[in-house]
Amino acid sequence: MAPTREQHILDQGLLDAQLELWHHTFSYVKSMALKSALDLGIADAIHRQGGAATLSQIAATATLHPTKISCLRRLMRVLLVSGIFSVDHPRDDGVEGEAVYALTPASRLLVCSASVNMVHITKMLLHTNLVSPFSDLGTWFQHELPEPDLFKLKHGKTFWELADHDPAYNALVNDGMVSDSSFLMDIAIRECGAVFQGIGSLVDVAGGHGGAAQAISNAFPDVKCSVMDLAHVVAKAPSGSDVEYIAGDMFESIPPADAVFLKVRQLVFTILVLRRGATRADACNDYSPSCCCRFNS
Ligand SMILES: C[S@@+](CC[C@H](N)C(=O)[O-])C[C@H]1O[C@@H](n2cnc3c(N)ncnc32)[C@H](O)[C@@H]1O
Repeated sequence: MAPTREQHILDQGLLDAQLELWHHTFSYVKSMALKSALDLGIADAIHRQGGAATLSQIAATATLHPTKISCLRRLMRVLLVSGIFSVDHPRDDGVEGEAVYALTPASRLLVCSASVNMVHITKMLLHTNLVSPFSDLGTWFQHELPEPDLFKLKHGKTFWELADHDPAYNALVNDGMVSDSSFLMDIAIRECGAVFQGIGSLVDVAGGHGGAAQAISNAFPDVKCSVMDLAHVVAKAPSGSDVEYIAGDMFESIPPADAVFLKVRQLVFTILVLRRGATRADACNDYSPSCCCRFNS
């Protein structure tokens, strides 16, 4: 028996609702497809072919098992929908040719050899250690604030404690932060470099391995730049540059300098340069936020 018009509208609504739910249920597939593109070096493989490559060229360079080529086509389909890669089917004598995949502005940032790239920070953000805590988000809401944070609930340690205990993870985090800071600071200095003029010394608080401080020091050699961070981070900091590294806890004290630099990166990238007043060098309230840059990113 054919459904009534009212029942048909209700059924269509149910199917639309299920589709909506499935979109959200499987949205992690996009992130995981991006992670596997990074793990396999697909952007590098396309780049090595001059910026456009067929599936078999990608498979050969990305050291895929030959039995997985048809699966690679499906992975590429997800990455095309996400805008990570694009595809063309060049015609030969009116016949549609083999698919040729190309880099997009987003995947150009995944090429390891590119001078501007976001390889390390993307690897860090998609690492299991960061992704897996979100499966316990519901449980976390049932705990009283402030402890444990979501990361500690999963791993038994805070983000920074885990980095302190796991050298490989420490390296992943520090390299990731340098990659993010180098990328953003080039833009920040071009767009609002004036905030650094006239400063004699600057301390980047929680500055990691100095991605930002090094960029400021390169652009403004007269500014004496230092980085303050936790001891396990400073222990592995690069040497042989103008940037000085100081181990400490920012909640206890901050080394004196003309300006304190803070980089905050959430939906909006903000750098805050707090200039010191004329009185006590060690007092936080002697610093005022005289300069601040914000970018949508
Ligand atoms: C998200 S990373 C940012 C690193 C750097 N500012 C950047 O943007 O590239 C946060 C940094 O804060 C450091 N950190 C965390 N707690 C700290 C504390 N109590 N005192 C000093 N540094 C701390 C971490 O070790 C890490 O290097």
